Amino acid sequence: MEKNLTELLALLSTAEVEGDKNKTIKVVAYDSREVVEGTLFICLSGSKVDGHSYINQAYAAGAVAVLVEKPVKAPAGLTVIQVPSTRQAMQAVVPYFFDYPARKLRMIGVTGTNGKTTTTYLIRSILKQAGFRVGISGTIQTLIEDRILPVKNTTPDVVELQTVLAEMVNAGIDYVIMEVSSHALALNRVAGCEFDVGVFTNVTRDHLDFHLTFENYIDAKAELFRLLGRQDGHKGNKAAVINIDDDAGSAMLANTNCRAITYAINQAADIQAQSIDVQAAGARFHVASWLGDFALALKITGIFNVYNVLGAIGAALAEGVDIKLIRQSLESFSSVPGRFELVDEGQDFAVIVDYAHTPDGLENILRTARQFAKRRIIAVFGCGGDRDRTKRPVMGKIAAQMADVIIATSDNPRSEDPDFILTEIEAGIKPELAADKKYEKIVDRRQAITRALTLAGRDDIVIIAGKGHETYQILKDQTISFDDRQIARQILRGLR
Ligand SMILES: CC(=O)N[C@H]1[C@@H](OP(=O)(O)OP(=O)(O)OC[C@H]2O[C@@H](n3ccc(=O)[nH]c3=O)[C@H](O)[C@@H]2O)O[C@H](CO)[C@@H](O)[C@@H]1O[C@H](C)C(=O)N[C@@H](C)C(=O)N[C@H](CCC(=O)O)C(=O)O
Ligand SMILES: Nc1ncnc2c1ncn2[C@@H]1O[C@H](COP(=O)(O)OP(=O)(O)OP(=O)(O)O)[C@@H](O)[C@H]1O
Ligand SMILES: N[C@H](CCC[C@H](N)C(=O)O)C(=O)O
Ligand SMILES: [Mg+2]
Repeated sequence: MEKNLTELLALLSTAEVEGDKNKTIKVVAYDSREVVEGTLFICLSGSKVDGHSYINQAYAAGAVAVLVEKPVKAPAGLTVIQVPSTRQAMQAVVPYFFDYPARKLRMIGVTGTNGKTTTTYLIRSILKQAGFRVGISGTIQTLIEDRILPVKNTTPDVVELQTVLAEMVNAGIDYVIMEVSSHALALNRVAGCEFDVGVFTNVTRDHLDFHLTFENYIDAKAELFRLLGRQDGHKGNKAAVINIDDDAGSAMLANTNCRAITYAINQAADIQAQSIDVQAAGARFHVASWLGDFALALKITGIFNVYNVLGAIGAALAEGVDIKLIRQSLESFSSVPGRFELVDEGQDFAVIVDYAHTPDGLENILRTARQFAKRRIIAVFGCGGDRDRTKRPVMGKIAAQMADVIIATSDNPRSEDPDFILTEIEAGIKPELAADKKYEKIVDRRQAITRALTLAGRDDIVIIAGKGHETYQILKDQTISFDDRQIARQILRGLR
């Protein structure tokens, strides 16, 4: 992929340029560490550091032009392009640089506080069953069919995202199913994505450190539906698939001006689940849709997964997939890594690793476990550092109300003091703790898991929440290898 700088400048009507405009741009990058010969280096005024202070490094590494949003001193020979907002300019330039890959793909975006990853994997399995070549972009990894690429964020920023979409086009992918986080919508990392289908799962408390108010958070999610309704003239047949049981569903509908497909359990909708029976081995229910009714016997469980399945059905029906294929694929779908993942070493109690890291996620997982718990529920969980602090006592309270033994521990403390995070969680636990319940605070996550598995007896359920598929623990000065599933397995073997 190569472009002449003059082509890129034609997209930036307000740019002031100093230096040679006739240059070949081979790469675009906003991180000086990724600059190579022929790069257009984009300076973002970040929340931690200022990209403008890396111009000399970028030049030394081979940058030929630099996009800035304030006056800078640049080495002679470097073309300097000043615009009012580099983030906005990047959103115009980068999709063009990659020849608008999203226009050659069907793009399905899934947004919501919880259920995005699960819903994207469900949709993938249906579209694969229907014979399509499918890519995924999301929290766990990027998938180009079965090829795995690592990811940093749930939704990558414009450069990584357009790079990956261009690769998807090269690989002959038909559908890209993308998790679209609220951060990505607020920062418009999804510029150039030109979604065909948007799915809304739910909104509950999270990320208030970034969005500041719950209203802003909801409005960030609604941006997916505003984007969907924008007539870009490149594609047709757009649809918004919306969970109307969620209070914010109406805000998503109000921002939708393409075809809307609603789904629900508690009320009539275009797709509704009825007669739900939740068992440990899976949920069974009846689906009523405008295209016909059918029964489903899933291998995944919990009411929350019934919602995820309804969202996936909505996206598949919007794309014209046959109901028979939808049924076949959903009934054989067994799991998503780190979501309600069972760790079985032949012990006489259940061990479940789950990615619940929000109050709603934790409540759902504990409620689901309670539906088939024969004895106690032992919950091990924590809250991330450098993330929304307001959820800490709320999650503490939920654990104290819904589990029998609560072990609070670290979950990616990042730059914060892990003990302080636990104190904030504890503030929610203590007032709710009934006399017959046990609570312990163990900073070291391995020790916390060991304690939980040692305490567990026949027919108990141990839930290790918050990290799911993650294979690391982010500490103040280092990131260490850490996989809840592997560690639980090791400890269980040791206990035998
Ligand atoms: C708050 C937030 O979203 N921050 C994102 C933002 O970082 P930032 O603006 O703070 O950037 P910065 O670190 O100050 O750096 C500024 C600029 O200097 C550049 N730089 C920096 C160092 C250097 O040596 N050279 C250099 O050029 C950086 O590349 C950047 O362009 O832009 C970066 C590049 O795109 C992102 O990696 C970063 O995500 C950080 C890592 C993050 O933790 N984000 C989380 C909160 C997030 O986005 N989460 C959502 C939601 C998850 C969910 O679903 O629950 C997600 O989509 O993952
Ligand atoms: N529809 C849902 N409603 C509420 N909770 C859910 C739902 N689906 C899953 N969960 C819970 O939330 C956890 C995370 O699920 P999932 O990874 O699918 O969500 P996500 O939206 O992708 O999360 P993230 O924002 O971290 O990317 C699960 O492990 C489960 O405990
Ligand atoms: N995508 C979410 C994941 C949180 C997972 C939890 N393990 C944590 O690190 O807080 C975030 O970045 O806020
Ligand atoms: Mg996710």
